[in-house]
Amino acid sequence: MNISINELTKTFKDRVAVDHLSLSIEQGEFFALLGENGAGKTTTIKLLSCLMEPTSGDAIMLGDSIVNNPQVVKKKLNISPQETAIARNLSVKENLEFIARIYGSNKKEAEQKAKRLMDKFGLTDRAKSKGRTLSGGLERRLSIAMAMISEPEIIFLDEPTVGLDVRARLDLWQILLDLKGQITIILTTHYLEEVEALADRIGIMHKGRLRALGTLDELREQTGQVKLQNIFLQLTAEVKS
Ligand SMILES: Nc1ncnc2c1ncn2[C@@H]1O[C@H](COP(=O)(O)OP(=O)(O)OP(=O)(O)O)[C@@H](O)[C@H]1O
Repeated sequence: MNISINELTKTFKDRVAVDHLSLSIEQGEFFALLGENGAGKTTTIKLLSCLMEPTSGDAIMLGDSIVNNPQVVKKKLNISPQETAIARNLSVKENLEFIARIYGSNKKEAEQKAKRLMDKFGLTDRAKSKGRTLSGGLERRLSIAMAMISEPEIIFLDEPTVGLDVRARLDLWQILLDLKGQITIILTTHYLEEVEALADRIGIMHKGRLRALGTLDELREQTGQVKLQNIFLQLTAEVKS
């Protein structure tokens, strides 16, 4: 088992952002975490990627605890955050090489890694373009390529296609489909068609808690709904007393 989350909880003062979350994610799985604004998705990603400490509970990531061994866990994963962190005055190639050097590659290795990732992410013909000149779609592709430099076993993608036009979104989906199975991918998104196109399994959060978990077919069966939009609305509806 790849990721085992056990009663993970994060509170900010009296606000519970993640509330006793428990679930497991298998190696190589493409897992989509859904939920309304404020449901706790980004906080969950920050906890699992050791950017934030849980208030209680734990998660075992490839055998190591985020509470006891965060430094070890960090080496196994990477994140492409909502706000991409590309250097605007460096070129595509320089951004990738810079990150590779940070992770300890020598100059030659960094060049090789940058080349390989530019090929994989369709960035080769923009190698010399400065970060600030990239379209939203290319910026996002570069951000994910940068996260792949460290050869993580788990990658977190926090709303990777926000603001992208239809073609840029479809191009990114294709890249993600090509990655599928090679690495564990945890995606948060508000685009349900993205989830239908990409995800093996879906977790739906509501107010910090896990409301539902399963494949699309399992969620269909559970709710009696066909469209993911209707499944989502049903599962995140407030229970009226
Ligand atoms: N640093 C913080 N300090 C205080 N409250 C926070 C902090 N970060 C998140 N929260 C609160 O925790 C809850 C969960 O937020 P989170 O960003 O994890 O939700 P989300 O599901 O990612 O939402 P969105 O879809 O809008 O990105 C929200 O009520 C939010 O206001």
